[in-house]
Amino acid sequence: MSRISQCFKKLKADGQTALIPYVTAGDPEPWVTVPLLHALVDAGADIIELGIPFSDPMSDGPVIQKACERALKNDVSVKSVLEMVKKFREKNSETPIVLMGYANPIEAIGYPTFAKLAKEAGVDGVLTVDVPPEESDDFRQIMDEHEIDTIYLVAPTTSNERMSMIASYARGFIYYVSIKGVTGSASLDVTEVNNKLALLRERTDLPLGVGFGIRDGKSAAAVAEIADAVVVGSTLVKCIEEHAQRLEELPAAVAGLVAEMRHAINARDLAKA
Ligand SMILES: O=P(O)(O)OC[C@@H](O)[C@@H](O)c1c[nH]c2ccccc12
Repeated sequence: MSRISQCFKKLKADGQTALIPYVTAGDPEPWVTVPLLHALVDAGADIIELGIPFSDPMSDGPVIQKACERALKNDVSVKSVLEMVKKFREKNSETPIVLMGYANPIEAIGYPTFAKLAKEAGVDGVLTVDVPPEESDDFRQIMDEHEIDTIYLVAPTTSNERMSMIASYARGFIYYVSIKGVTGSASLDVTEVNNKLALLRERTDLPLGVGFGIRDGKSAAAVAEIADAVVVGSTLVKCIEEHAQRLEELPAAVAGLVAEMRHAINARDLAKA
């Protein structure tokens, strides 16, 4: 069983919802990322979504676009991201890491080489934003061979047929994008999200994560009520941006936000139990 599946299994047994923070690797400085990841785990992150910086991140809003720019200025590449994961694994062999990225830099290395290096580094899952599911056979097969979970996105606009296809391809968990638009957008509508999750649940036993538009304890708790995992990105990346000139304070500041959401989610999980 993959580290991601194990993680969800344990959380389910404990009646807990997963908290998945997103940060862009190498933002604002490459050396900050590994200490930051450890701080996120200490603050209550269950899985980490680590972004591979990309020059044209079309699913991302301005906050994460700027994070990509900061990281790319430091020449952060796929290989340097994998080095960061390897370094993180020296002190943490438990917390699953999902690499989030656009296809281009991964294709440039080649899927088989990427999969091999990613597995060696200790990566557990990969989410490629712009590989359409119907064109992902090669990618998925290679990742399967290396026991890396392929995470797929489902959006409000995804048809029922496509949802069924994605459900059959997905590994680890399915990521439901709560709103149309880019990362860091307005708040989500919990009822609407819940309706879509119900349709997905008819098609899969995999855990369902929800991201886009979760920004504080309150919204995190509301999503914890209906989903198996809560994904938070732009709010944390904004905090990283604000601490770009105060790097010593950065990990604790971002971890503070994660801890606040953790508390809110835990309170909700207890109330649900
Ligand atoms: O930023 P938000 O609104 O909190 O949403 C999470 C999101 O940032 C993260 O999961 C993510 C970052 N880039 C992406 C691109 C596509 C899908 C998801 C993502």
